[in-house]
Amino acid sequence: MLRVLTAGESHGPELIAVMEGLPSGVPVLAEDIQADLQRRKLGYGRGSRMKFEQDELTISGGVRHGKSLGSPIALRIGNTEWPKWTEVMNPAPTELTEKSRGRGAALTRPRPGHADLVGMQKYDFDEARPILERASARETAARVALGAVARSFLSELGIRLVSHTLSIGPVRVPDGSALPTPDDVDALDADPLRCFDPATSALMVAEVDDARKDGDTLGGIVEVLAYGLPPGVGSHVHWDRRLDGRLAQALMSIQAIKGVEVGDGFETTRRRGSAAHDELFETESGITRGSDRAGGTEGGMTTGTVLRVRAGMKPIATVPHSLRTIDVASGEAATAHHQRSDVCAVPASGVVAEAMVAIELANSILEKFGGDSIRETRRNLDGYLEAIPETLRTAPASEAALLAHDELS
Ligand SMILES: Cc1cc2nc3c(=O)[nH]c(=O)nc-3n(C[C@H](O)[C@H](O)[C@H](O)COP(=O)(O)O)c2cc1C
Ligand SMILES: C=C(O[C@@H]1CC(C(=O)O)=C[C@@H](OP(=O)(O)O)[C@H]1O)C(=O)O
Repeated sequence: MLRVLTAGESHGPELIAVMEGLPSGVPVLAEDIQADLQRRKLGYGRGSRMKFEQDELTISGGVRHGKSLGSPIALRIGNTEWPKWTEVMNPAPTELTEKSRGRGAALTRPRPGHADLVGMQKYDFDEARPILERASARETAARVALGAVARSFLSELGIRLVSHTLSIGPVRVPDGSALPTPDDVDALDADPLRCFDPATSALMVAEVDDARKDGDTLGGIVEVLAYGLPPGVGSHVHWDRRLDGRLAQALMSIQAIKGVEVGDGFETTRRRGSAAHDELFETESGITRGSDRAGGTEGGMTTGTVLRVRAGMKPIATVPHSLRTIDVASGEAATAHHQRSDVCAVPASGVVAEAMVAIELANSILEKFGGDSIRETRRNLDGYLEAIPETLRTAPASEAALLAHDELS
C-alpha cells in the first residue's frame, strides 16, 4: 500500500509532500520531479504567479544516490512568494500591523464557487484567508511532485502515462481524433493548451482570450492515458477495491474537478448494448478486443488495454467580473473579493490528473504485487503474467490496437 500526505498553505513558507510504502531501488531524481513541477505551471490562461513561482524543490528523505531506500519519501517545495507573506502567514501569534494591512485585510466577501463561505462556517473563522490558503490549488504542486515519484515506479514496470486537453469551455477536440502516446509528451507540453489537435488548440487560445477580455473564466475536460498496464489490477470483489472507483476518487479530489468518465463514459449510456462494449476475438498472439470503449477497465480491474480516464473542470471561481455575494462583516450585498487569478487552469489540471492517476495506479499495483524492492515487485509481476494460462492470455495492447483498426472494425 502506498500512502501519500501533503501539507502547507498557498502563501506559507513551503509545501510538504510525503509518500510511504514505495519499494527501494526506484529512481528518484530532483530533475525529474522539477520537470513535472515545471509542466504544471504551463498553460495558456494561467495567472501571473505561475510566471515567477519557482517551486523550489528539496528531497528531504527516503532517497540516497538517486534511488529510493524503501523509507518514506519526503519532499519540500518552497513557495517563492513567502517573503511577502511572512507577517500575514506567520505561524507565531501575530498582531497584523499597518504595514501588512493591505495583504492581511480581512476577506469578508466570500467567492461563490470557492471554499470561502462554507469553510468559514465549518472551521469557525470570520474571514476567508484561513480557508483559501489551503483550498487553493497551490497544493497540487505537492501532488505533482509525488506523482513524478509514482511515475518513475510505474515506468520501472513498463507503464507510462500521458495526459492531454480535450476541451476548453465549448471548444472540443473532434470525435475520433488520434490519441497521444507517452512519446508525444514533449509536443503536448509545447502546445499552449496541451491539446493534441493543433487546429482545435488555436480555437482554444481564442476562447481563452475572449474570456479574459470579458473578465470571465473557463473550465474544460482533460484525459489521462496509461500504457503498458497488466490485466487484473484492482478487483471486482468489493466496492473499495474497484480501480475505476479509486481513480474517480483520486481525480474528483482535485480542486474544481466536477466529473469523471472512464473510457467513453456518459457517451456509452446513449448507445445500445450491441454498440457499447468491446467484443473479444481470438488471434495468433492471444485474445484481443475489437474496440476500446470501456477505457481499459472491466469489473473494476484493468483489462491490459490502454487505460483512459477523463476529468471535467468547472470554470475558475475567482471571476474578475466579480460575482454577487454578501459581505459577512456587514450583512450587506457586495461583489466577491478578487485578487489575481487564473482565467483557465485546464492544462495544469491535466498534469495534476496524470499525477493522481499515477499515484493510484502505483498504490493498486503495490497492493496486488507487493515488493519491498522494485526487483521484487517486478519479479512478482512477471510471475503473475507467466502463470496466466495460454488460453486466457490477451495480445499485447499495441498489437490489439492495430488489429482493431486493420482487421476488426
Ligand atoms: C491547477 C488549478 C489552478 C486553479 N487556479 C485557481 C485560481 O487561480 N482561482 C480560483 O478561484 N480557483 C482556482 N482553482 C480552483 C479552486 O482551487 C477550487 O475551485 C476551489 O478549491 C474550490 O473547490 P471546488 O471547486 O472543488 O469546489 C484552480 C484549480 C486547479 C486544479
Ligand atoms: C498558486 C497556484 O495556483 C493558485 C490556485 C488558486 C486557487 O484558488 O486554487 C489561486 C491562485 O493563487 P494566487 O492568488 O496565489 O495566485 C493560483 O495562482 C499554483 O497552482 O501553484
